[in-house]
Amino acid sequence: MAQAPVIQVNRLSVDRGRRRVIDHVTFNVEAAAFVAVVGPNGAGKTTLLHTLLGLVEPSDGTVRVLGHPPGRDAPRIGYVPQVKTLDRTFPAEVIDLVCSGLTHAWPFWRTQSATEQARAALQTVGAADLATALLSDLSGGELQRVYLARCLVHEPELLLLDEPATGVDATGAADLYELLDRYQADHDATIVMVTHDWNAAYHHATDVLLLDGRCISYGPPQKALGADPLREAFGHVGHAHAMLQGGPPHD
Ligand SMILES: Nc1ncnc2c1ncn2[C@@H]1O[C@H](COP(=O)(O)OP(=O)(O)OP(=O)(O)O)[C@@H](O)[C@H]1O
Repeated sequence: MAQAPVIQVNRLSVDRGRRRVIDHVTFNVEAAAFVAVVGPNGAGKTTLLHTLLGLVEPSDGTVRVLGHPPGRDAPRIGYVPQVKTLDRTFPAEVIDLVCSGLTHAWPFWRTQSATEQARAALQTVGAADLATALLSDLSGGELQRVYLARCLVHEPELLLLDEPATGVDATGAADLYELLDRYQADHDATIVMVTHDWNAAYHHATDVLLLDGRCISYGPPQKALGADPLREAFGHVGHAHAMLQGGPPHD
């Protein structure tokens, strides 16, 4: 029997304040897909992730995540928030933040086994040396890695990532996408990643959702990031599109 889609979004609309920021969006994410969500600023990408997490209520339409309404299956889902919006003045160590991915609460004490798992996750993301650093002392890119470790520590089957490479240097970003590819292959995981990096979307995703309030395109990167849909979402795209496709400008 065919496996049910991991995410089912049907005619989803979301209003924020008096604005409709997501407008009748429909798509399914199949098991083991790697979906990149791309679109201009304010396109509703973060709002979409928040809706999948159950943090924002749909105004219309239906959403199912792992077969349930959003917000029911936290232990099976790993989430990396947009770190640029986070307050990191909280006086805590990196290892505590990573352990909170296991307990889904702030760990006032850590078991030996949780500490070992957290150290292993930090090692996986190339941040083993940060275990006892204070969150307030981290750079944006370091904090991003730590949040990825927190997301991976409980080995989720669905990863929801909001711009996970923001602030990470070029080599670090390449490592991060390789790491995601490897995690997905090893765990049969499904990944939904919001990104402004068209090249990462083009080369690592199985499908791209191009969003601008409504769904402009959805499908394999070569199609969803074609010149026409990109122009519709972003306006003039000549040089950027040439860079993406490795060919001459299509304008
Ligand atoms: N809590 C909120 N209350 C009211 N409006 C909001 C709220 N959060 C987001 N919005 C509005 O919803 C729209 C979509 O925002 P969202 O953060 O989802 O876009 P985005 O595509 O992730 O943008 P970016 O690429 O800039 O991160 C924006 O116009 C934003 O101002």
